[in-house]
Amino acid sequence: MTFAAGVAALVCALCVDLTVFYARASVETPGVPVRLSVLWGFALLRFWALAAATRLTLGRVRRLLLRVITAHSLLPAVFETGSTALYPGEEAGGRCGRLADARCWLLFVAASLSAALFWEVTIPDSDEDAAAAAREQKKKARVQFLRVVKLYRPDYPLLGGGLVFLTLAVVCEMSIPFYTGQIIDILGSQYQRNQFRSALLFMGLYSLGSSLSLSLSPSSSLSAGCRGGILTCAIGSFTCRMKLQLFGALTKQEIGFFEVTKPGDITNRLSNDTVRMGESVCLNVNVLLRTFIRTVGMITLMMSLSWKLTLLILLETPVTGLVQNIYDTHDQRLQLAMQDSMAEASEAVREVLSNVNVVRSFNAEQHEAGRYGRSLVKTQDLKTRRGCFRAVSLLVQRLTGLCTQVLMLYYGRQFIQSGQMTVGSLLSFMLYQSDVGTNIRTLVYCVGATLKSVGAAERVFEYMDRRPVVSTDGTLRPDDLSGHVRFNRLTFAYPSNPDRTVLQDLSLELKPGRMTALVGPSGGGKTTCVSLLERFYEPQAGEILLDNEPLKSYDHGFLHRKVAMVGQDPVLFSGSIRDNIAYGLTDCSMEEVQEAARLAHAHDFIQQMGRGYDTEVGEGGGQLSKSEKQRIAIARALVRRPQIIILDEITSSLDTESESEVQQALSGLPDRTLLVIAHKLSTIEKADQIVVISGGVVEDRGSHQDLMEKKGSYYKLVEKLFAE
Ligand SMILES: Nc1ncnc2c1ncn2[C@@H]1O[C@H](COP(=O)(O)OP(=O)(O)OP(=O)(O)O)[C@@H](O)[C@H]1O
Repeated sequence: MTFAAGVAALVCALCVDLTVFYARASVETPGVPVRLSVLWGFALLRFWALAAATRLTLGRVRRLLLRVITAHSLLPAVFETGSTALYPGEEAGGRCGRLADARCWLLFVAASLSAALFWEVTIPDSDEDAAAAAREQKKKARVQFLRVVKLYRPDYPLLGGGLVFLTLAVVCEMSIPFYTGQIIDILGSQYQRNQFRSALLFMGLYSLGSSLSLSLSPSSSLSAGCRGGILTCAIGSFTCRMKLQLFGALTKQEIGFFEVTKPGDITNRLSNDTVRMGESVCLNVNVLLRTFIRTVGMITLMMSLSWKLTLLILLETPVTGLVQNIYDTHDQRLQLAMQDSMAEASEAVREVLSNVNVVRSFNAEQHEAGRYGRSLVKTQDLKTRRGCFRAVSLLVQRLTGLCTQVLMLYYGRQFIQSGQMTVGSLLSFMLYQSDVGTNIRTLVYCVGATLKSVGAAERVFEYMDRRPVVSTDGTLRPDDLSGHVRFNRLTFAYPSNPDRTVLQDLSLELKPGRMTALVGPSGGGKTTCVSLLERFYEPQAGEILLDNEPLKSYDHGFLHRKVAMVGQDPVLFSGSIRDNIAYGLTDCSMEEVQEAARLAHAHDFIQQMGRGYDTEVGEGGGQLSKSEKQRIAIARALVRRPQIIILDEITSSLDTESESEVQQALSGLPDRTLLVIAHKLSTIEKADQIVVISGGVVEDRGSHQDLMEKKGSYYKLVEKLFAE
C-alpha cells in the first residue's frame, strides 16, 4: 500500500462515514422500535459503505481494518440500544440526538480504535501460513479428541451414570439461590407461613440433592461425590487399557527407534501422558458439560428475574473471555515448556543413576550436578513466570468482576425503586451473578482446554500408531529349515547416525553344519552383521536370504526361535534361573530346560545352588558371576533348538576350560549353522570358514590354513594376536 493510497482511503472513508453519521441524525423516528430499527439499519449501511470505500481505494481490506470498521459502525447502535433499555422512560431522541454530535463521533472513533489496538496487541494476527497451520492443528486436535472419546467406549455405561448425577447436581444447585430470594421476599413482605415452609422445604431438598451428587468444592468433588467416584473408575480403567496398548506398540518397534528416542521420553509417555490423556479429556468434558448446563440455566433464571440486568452483566463476558483466553494460551505454553524441562531433569537423574560407576570413574559428579541444577533452575524460572502471569490475569479478572458488581448494584437499586424488581429477586440475581462470571470463564477455558488436552493424547497416539521400520508382518514358517544364510550385497548405516555407512556392499554365506568366524579390527562391522541377521535393523540396500527366502518374509516368532544369539554381555531378568532359560517360551518343560543347561555346561553349577533351578538371579542377574550369566544365556539360546546360533564374543568371559566345553557342546549339535565373533585364536582356528571384516567390507575369507598361506589381512591379524 502506498502512502498516497492510504491517504486517499482515509479521506474517502471519513467522507462516507460522516455523511452516513449525519444522514441518520436527520431522519425523524417516532417511537422506540422504529428508532432502534433505523439505528441498526444505518449501522449496517455504515459498515457496508465504509468497507466498500476502503476496498475500492486500497484493493483489499485487512483484518485489523475490518475490525475497526465493524466496531466503529456498530458502537452507536449498541450504545443507544443499551441506553434505551436501561432508561426506558427517557424522551425519544434525547440520547440519540446527542449522538449526532461531532464529540460523540470522535468518542466512537477513539473507542473503536482502542478496542482494535487492544485486540491487535493481545491477539495479533498470524500470517497466512501460521493461520493455516493453526487451523490444521485444531482439526487434528478435534480428530484426536474424538478418538479418545471412542476409546472410552467400554466405559460408556459408567460415564452415562456420571452424567445423570452431574445433571441432577447442577439442577439442584441452581435452584438454591432462587429459593433464597423467595424466602427473603416472604420475610420482607407479609409473612405467609405456608409459602415460607414450602420455599424452605424445596431449598432443603435441592441442597440435599446437590450435595449428594456434587461436593461443594471442585477440588474434593472427585473423591466425595458419586459422580466423582464414577469418573475416577472410568478414568482408571481407560488409563490401564491405554498403558497396555502403548506398551504393546512400543515393544514392537525396531531397535533403531530405541536408539534415537530418549528413554525418558518413552517412559514419560507411558506413565504420565496416558494418565493425563484419560484425565484431561474426561474431566474437561465433564466440567464443560456441567458448566454449560449451569451457565444456560443461570442465565435463563437471571433473565426471568431481570433481563435488563442480565444484559448488563453479560457485557462483562467478552472482556472476561478475552482475558481468560490470553491467560490460557500463555499458561498452556508455559506448562508444556515446564513439562519438557522436568523431563530433561529426570532424564539427567536417570542417566546418572544407571551409570553411576562411569560418572565416578570420570570424576564427573560436579558436571552432572551442574547439568541437573540447570534443568531445575529452568523449571523454577518457568514456574515463577507462570505464577506472575496468573497473578496479573487474576487481578484483571477481579477488577472486571468488581466493576460489574458495582454497576449491578447501582442499576439494581434503581430497578427496585422503579418497582421493576424486588429485594429478594435482586438477592437471587446477585447470588447467580457471582457464579455466572466464574462459569463463563470456565466455559471459555474448557472449550479451549478440551481440545488442547489432547496434546498428551497426540503424544500417546504418535507411538501407538507408529509402524516399525523393521516390519514384523512376515508369515513364513517352514517345517524344515536348513539354516543356509546369504548376506547379499548389504549396505547399512545406523538410524542414529545415518550419514556414516557401516557396511558397504557386504556379501557373506553361512552354511548349515558349518562354523563361520567373523574376525577383524574393532569397529569393523562384525556385530552389525549379527544385528542385521537378528533383524534388529533393516539394511538400506541388499538383503539377507535364509534358505533362499528374504529374512523379512519369515514369521517374527518363528525367526527368533530359529536364530538364537548369545551376546558379549548377556542380560538376565529378575526371576528364577528356570524363568530365564525358558524366557519367552510358554511351552517349555523342566526337562528341556535342564537339557539346554547341560549343553551349556551350566547344569552343575545350577545344581550346587541352594534352590537349584528355582534360585533367583537378582535384578539383571546381579547375583551371578559373568561366566555363570554367560552359560545361562547360552542355555536360553539352546532351549529354543535354534537352527542358527550366533555367539558374539561369548568366550571373553568364560575360562579356558568352560570355553572349550561349550565349544565342544556346540560343535556336537548336528547341522546347525554357527556364526561366531571371536578375538581368541583358539576359537577362530576351529572355524570352517573365517571372514575378515574391516571398515564394513569383507577383506579376506577362507579356512585358517588357506588364509595363513595367503598372508593377507588375516595373517596380519593373527600376528597381532600373537604379539598381544
Ligand atoms: N547402535 C549404533 N549406532 C550407531 N553406530 C553404531 C552402533 N553400533 C555400532 N556402531 C558403529 O558401527 C561401527 C561398527 O560397529 P560394530 O559393533 O559392528 O563393530 P565390531 O566389528 O563388532 O566391533 P567390536 O569388535 O569392537 O565389537 C562402529 O564404528 C560403531 O561405532
